Amino acid sequence: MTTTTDGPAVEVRGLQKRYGDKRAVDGLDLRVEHGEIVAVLGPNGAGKTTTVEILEGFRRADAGHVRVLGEDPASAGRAWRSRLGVVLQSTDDLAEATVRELVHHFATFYPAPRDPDGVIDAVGLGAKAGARARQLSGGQRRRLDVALGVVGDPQLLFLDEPTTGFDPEARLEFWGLVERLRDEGTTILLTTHYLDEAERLADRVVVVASGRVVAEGTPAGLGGRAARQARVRWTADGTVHEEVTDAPTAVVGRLAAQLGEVPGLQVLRPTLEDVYLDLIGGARADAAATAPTGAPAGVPTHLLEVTR
Ligand SMILES: Nc1ncnc2c1ncn2[C@@H]1O[C@H](COP(=O)(O)OP(=O)(O)OP(=O)(O)O)[C@@H](O)[C@H]1O
Repeated sequence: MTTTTDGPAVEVRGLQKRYGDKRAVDGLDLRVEHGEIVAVLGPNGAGKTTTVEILEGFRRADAGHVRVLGEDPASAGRAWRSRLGVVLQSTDDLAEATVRELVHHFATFYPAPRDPDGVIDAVGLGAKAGARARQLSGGQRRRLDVALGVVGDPQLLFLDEPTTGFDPEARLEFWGLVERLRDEGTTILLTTHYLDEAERLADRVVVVASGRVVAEGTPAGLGGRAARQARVRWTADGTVHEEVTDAPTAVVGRLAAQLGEVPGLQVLRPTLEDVYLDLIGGARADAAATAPTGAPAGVPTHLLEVTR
């Protein structure tokens, strides 16, 4: 069995995929190091699923260099596949089987699986182990999908919008599970529309629009987020005041010296969502070759509108 760990877990350069006239993926570059969690963000139709399906070996690229765990997914064999975990939403055919039966059955496909009962507990389905798949709620069903994706103890796990349909408590539990997998050395490529999920889990986020990467970085540093100006807001004489500043601590210190306890004090920094929407808006504007918005550099336009 090939167990190449030299080089990155995922290496993609110049990936292209068309559907008829539609360029779904248009020169995409991506690199995921071993042990990282990378979140791929992007609007509907950006090309995320197409890219992930090529990496999983389910779709053929038209052009570009693709290596996943050291091999080309288009020609890699069963040994390679057994090192991947793919969370599919395809247990419909198996709806009559119980959770326990399914997870134990999937474990037999892999050379060195995790303990199936331990996996069932880890995804929070211990109390439902005897239930049939068709009897599970949407969120419980998704946990079962995740259990089936991780029972093979994969080196690289693909999670495509894993917490869609989860209630808030289930999401928190699931995030804990993903963090434990990372701590155990699993490399994870995650696609999500939840920016709080990316912020909590990802070492790096990659923003895709119109089939190519428009930005990447740590959640804290994406799009120059860490360096963007803060807004200090407070209330005085019944009016909300606001100051945009590079040095919010100094502003707060000045206000405290003037006012003592500062009424309604808030220090607002751009959220990951602010930066993301800004990047996506920028990418759309570039694509449409429209005029710039006229916003000051580094300040998301919708934030200006809200706080004006
Ligand atoms: N099998 C297909 N045949 C034709 N066009 C397709 C096919 N699959 C995807 N597309 C098109 O390719 C583009 C990229 O789709 P893709 O599913 O990769 O995007 P996505 O980023 O995963 O979107 P979402 O966030 O909605 O899941 C879209 O315009 C989509 O309509």
